[in-house]
Amino acid sequence: MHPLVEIRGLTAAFDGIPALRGVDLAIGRGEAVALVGESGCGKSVTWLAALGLLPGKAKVGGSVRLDGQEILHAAPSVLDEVRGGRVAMIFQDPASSLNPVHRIGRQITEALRLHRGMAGNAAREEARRLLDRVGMPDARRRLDAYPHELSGGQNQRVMIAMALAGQPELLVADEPTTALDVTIQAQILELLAEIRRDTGMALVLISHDLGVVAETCERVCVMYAGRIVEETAAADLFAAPAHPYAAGLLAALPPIDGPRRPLAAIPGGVPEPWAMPPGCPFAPRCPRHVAACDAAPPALMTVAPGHRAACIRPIEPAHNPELIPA
Ligand SMILES: Nc1ncnc2c1ncn2[C@@H]1O[C@H](COP(=O)(O)OP(=O)(O)OP(=O)(O)O)[C@@H](O)[C@H]1O
Repeated sequence: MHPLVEIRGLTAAFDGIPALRGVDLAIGRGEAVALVGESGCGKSVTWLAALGLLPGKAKVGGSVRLDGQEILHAAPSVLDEVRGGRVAMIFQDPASSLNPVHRIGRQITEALRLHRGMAGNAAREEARRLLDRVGMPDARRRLDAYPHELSGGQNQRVMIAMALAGQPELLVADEPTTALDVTIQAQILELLAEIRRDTGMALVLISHDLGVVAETCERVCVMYAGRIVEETAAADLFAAPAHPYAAGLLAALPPIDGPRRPLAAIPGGVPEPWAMPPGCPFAPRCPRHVAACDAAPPALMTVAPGHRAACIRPIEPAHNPELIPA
């Protein structure tokens, strides 16, 4: 059986400068997968490219299959059915995705008309049900509110309700909680997890924050400089990261309990897309760097069952202090 979404060799370039350099990623039905990495590594562009949402100047290549059907560069009629329908996307700043001059109810009923052919009272009743579903207090009255009359967290709930209007098989949530304060963040993540359990939809959570990911996702894909560099079960990544970049991201997390210690940061920054080193793009920052790392960019290789890393010197579990028995 096909995975729900299968992305292969996805590339994207802006004015000849590559932003994605061959992304391979598969999402199973009902699966929750996190896409993590520092700012600018290509997390958002991966999904914008996959769904044909990049501006015309972007040059996109590779393959994106939805349930076995190629959708990259598909006809507009096919993409219209996919976007907001089978695959929905929500973004960091709901205020910029909602139309400020239309009432919330109208925006949700419009999504219902487009994707489910609903109209009139049936659409309005379904919009109310969806607002209820996303935990909007006093949903019926809120149908008549404008986005500026709601809080950031409430607007994000509206965005989720609009995404659910198309009964998506996959929801891509791009930093959905970054603009929200911590308690609201936790509520929105719990809501996404709950909806996923109820509907069986798959979830891709794009985040630069590994802490956010741990609770919500089963599998994690770590991106660096336009490629996936590590892919494994979330629990495995936290217990035994194989790629030195993933290990660095984890070391930069503040401890959950115990005394605060200075954050271990990864020295340097992501290489500029026009100045990529010839070998591994992480080599200039890598504590495990050897001369062979500069030869060619490493491919994703299996380091343990279900665990892949693009590194010629992956960290072995035995070298991971967390796994050494006391
Ligand atoms: N419309 C665009 N025109 C030119 N370059 C772009 C455009 N959109 C994205 N890029 C470039 O593509 C690269 C990847 O950007 P992307 O937004 O996917 O990063 P990200 O990992 O999602 O980071 P962030 O967390 O900051 O959103 C960056 O170098 C960015 O500058």
